Amino acid sequence: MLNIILFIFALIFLAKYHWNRRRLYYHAWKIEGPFAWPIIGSAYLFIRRHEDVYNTATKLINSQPPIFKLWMGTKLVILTIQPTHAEVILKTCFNRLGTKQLQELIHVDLFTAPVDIWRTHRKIINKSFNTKILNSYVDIFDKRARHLMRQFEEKCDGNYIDVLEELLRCSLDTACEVLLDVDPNSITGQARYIANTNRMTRISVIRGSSIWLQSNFFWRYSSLHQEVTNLRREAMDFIRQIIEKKKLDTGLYKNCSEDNFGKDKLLINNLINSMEAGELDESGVLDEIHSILAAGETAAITNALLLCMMGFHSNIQKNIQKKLDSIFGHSDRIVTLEDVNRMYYLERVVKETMRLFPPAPFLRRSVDEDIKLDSHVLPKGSEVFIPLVSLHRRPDLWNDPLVFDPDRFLAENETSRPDYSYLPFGCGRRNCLGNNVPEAKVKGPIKINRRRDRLAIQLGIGTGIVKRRINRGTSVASKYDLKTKMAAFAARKFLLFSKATSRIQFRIQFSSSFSSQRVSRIFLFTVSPSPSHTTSWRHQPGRARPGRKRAPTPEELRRRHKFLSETRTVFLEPHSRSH
Ligand code: HEM
Repeated sequence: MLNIILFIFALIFLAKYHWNRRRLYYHAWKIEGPFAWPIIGSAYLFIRRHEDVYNTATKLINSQPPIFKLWMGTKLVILTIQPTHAEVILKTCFNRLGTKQLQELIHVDLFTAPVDIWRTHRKIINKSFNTKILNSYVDIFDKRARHLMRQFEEKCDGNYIDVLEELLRCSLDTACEVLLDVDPNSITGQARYIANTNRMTRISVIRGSSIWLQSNFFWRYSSLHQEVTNLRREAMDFIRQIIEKKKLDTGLYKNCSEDNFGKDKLLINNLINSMEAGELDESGVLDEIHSILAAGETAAITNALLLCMMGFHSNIQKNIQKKLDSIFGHSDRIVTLEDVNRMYYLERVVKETMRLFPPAPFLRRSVDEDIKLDSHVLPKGSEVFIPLVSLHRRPDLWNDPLVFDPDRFLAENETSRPDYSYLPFGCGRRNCLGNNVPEAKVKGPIKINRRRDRLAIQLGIGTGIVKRRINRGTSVASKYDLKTKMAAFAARKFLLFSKATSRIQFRIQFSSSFSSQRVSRIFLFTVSPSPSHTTSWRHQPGRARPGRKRAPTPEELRRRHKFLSETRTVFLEPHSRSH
């Protein structure tokens, strides 16, 4: 009898649950999408290694109409790559739900906060990101960029170095100096902070792409959760150290002059003032600083991708050199804001890099009220994703989308494209804070980065030789495409390092004449498979490669051959004009 009663209660509960969601089902029913099973929905499509989830998603997006639905368990997710839809969504939705998982990593900050908290925080922080302030940092960018060059110079010396590591460090040091007003040399622990942040990003990707870890129950009991807690504690200690230093520092406000802007606008002062005024609590301040420092990762990755693109496209590299020479001649003077504003070509190259490889793979919003889109309605309670890689490669919006062509961003070409077809920084009131520069849509982070870009480019181009040692059978470009998925994560994993997993490494090599005069500098800017995968080695398996102490073992050979056989699909390269 009890069983029957329980059964009836369960039925009533289920009926009520589904009745309350009837609008959701009704509108979802009108949107196409892959087959969904009861309870798990279409989640079965993603039961695979987390490394493969993004690839699967990309293939799925390409096989579906521009707007389609996915039932992820009981959650309705709608994906759209229609610019008109993006416009409506970004103008009307301000909540990023689903960021609860991120909150585990960074707690409540601008990125993850629900709308009410976000409004207050953004209002406070916006004050520190106006054009006048950002422009006043150009000399600091110049200084940090020169430092970056020296690091490349010292560390390379005829060998390969991991450029992203240096770029990440440069990004963090620059942010410390311009936003927190601390001399990076006076603090310790940057390398550890970067490593921790990278690991946290990676864990968020693992969690996001693992079905089991979506559940808070499984997550809390996973070893990753414990790891994240420890990483976060260490990251916060690093930031606390900076704040303590600031409080003691008699040279407070040293980077801002009264003439340019108010002292209180400097981010750290702005946050400390807001804390004293009771608008933010201490953990809010720590979280905001952490997220803004961590956001520098996207900038570093963009720079690394830019270098990679220059490695692929020597003609573009030469053009950049020419344009920079027309601004600077042979002078090594400090870069001014006027110089930065004249780097039109470089800006187009950066834009094109972010078109093909947007550092943030998708924009995400939760739908708090029904939204009407053409013939569809996005029902309240659903979540909407705008996958940027797919939007930026839509063949009907971008001719030959896989061709790297900076001239797409010439003014005359831009007018023929619909608005909202290029969104590397998002859009609307919840757009990227680094983009908060009124002059032009994408100038914020680019401006922040430009000096570094230029240096990096100088590094790449010099007057030098660009050499591509790409294994003929293995298209780096194809790997690039296949792996250009979890943007930040993938860029790092694929391009540069992570020795355990990376199959192709992106490295820079300087010739020994590096430190001689600028004109005679020869940089070997090498985009190559990691040395263990080069053709010469592959074809002489019995012999050790030059520089290797021993010949590969049969097991190593087997793995490498497997790797090579997996990486044949050519994607980007055959379309590329500049090859
Ligand atoms: C190339 C560099 C960068 C790219 C491509 C990038 C991209 C993005 C994207 C796509 C978003 C989500 C926007 C949306 O949902 O509409 C975002 C948000 C954000 N970005 Fe960036 N970003 C970059 C650099 C930076 C930098 C340097 C900072 C720090 C100053 C920063 C701080 C933020 C913050 C705080 C948010 C959350 C904004 C909010 O929700 O109010 N970003 N970024």
